[in-house]
Amino acid sequence: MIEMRDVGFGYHGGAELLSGMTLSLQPGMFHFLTGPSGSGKTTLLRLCYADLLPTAGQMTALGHELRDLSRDDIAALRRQVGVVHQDPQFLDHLPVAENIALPLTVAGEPVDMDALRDLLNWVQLGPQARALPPSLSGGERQRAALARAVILSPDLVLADEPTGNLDWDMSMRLMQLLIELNKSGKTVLVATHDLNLIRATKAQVTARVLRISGGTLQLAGADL
Ligand SMILES: Nc1ncnc2c1ncn2[C@@H]1O[C@H](COP(=O)(O)OP(=O)(O)OP(=O)(O)O)[C@@H](O)[C@H]1O
Repeated sequence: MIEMRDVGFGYHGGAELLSGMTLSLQPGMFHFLTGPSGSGKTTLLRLCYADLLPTAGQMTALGHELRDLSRDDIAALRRQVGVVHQDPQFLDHLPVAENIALPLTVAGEPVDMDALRDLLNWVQLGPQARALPPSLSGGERQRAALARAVILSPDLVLADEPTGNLDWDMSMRLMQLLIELNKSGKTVLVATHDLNLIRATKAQVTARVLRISGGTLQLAGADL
């Protein structure tokens, strides 16, 4: 799925922020990525969807060797990876339903209206289908972002601090959706510094916890 061998990365050719990272994301598994603010969680997620390329080591994502990706490879990879950003952006003049369907429309693919309705209901946004994004609450924005991230049926779902701005109830509601996705066979990787969130999720699903510490990646102990 995602394989890293001795991967390093530094911004703008500078000193390595991340180094010597060896990682294998296991298909169908729920993973957390944790570490203090500024440790490189977002950077590592960006490597996973080839938004950044490693400056050292070897890395493959869903069978694509990141070193020699063509434009077509990048497009193919991005289709297989759904990303929920920390602060998701929408086209504010388009209703929520159209925003969620955007990956399909951009790809020139038809929108199955029944499937779109099901997806909206799954993220509990049925009543907000025609609303404009600025009217959504923080939790609703994250759930809309999740729906948009999975509309192309990716194999891997990455979420970057998806609960960072949410209260506990809203956070757990979002985590339930990620757990459901995982139980349906998707590989999930959630970056968070919230250890309570990790513990509450681990009570419901088997999850591996990866921790960035000192610029490299470690598997966290069973206490987490
Ligand atoms: N585009 C960039 N150019 C240069 N430095 C960057 C860039 N993006 C991030 N950094 C730096 O890289 C380091 C890691 O940032 P990153 O956002 O990956 O950390 P993080 O663990 O996700 O942090 P947080 O939990 O606060 O979101 C920080 O020092 C940050 O300032």
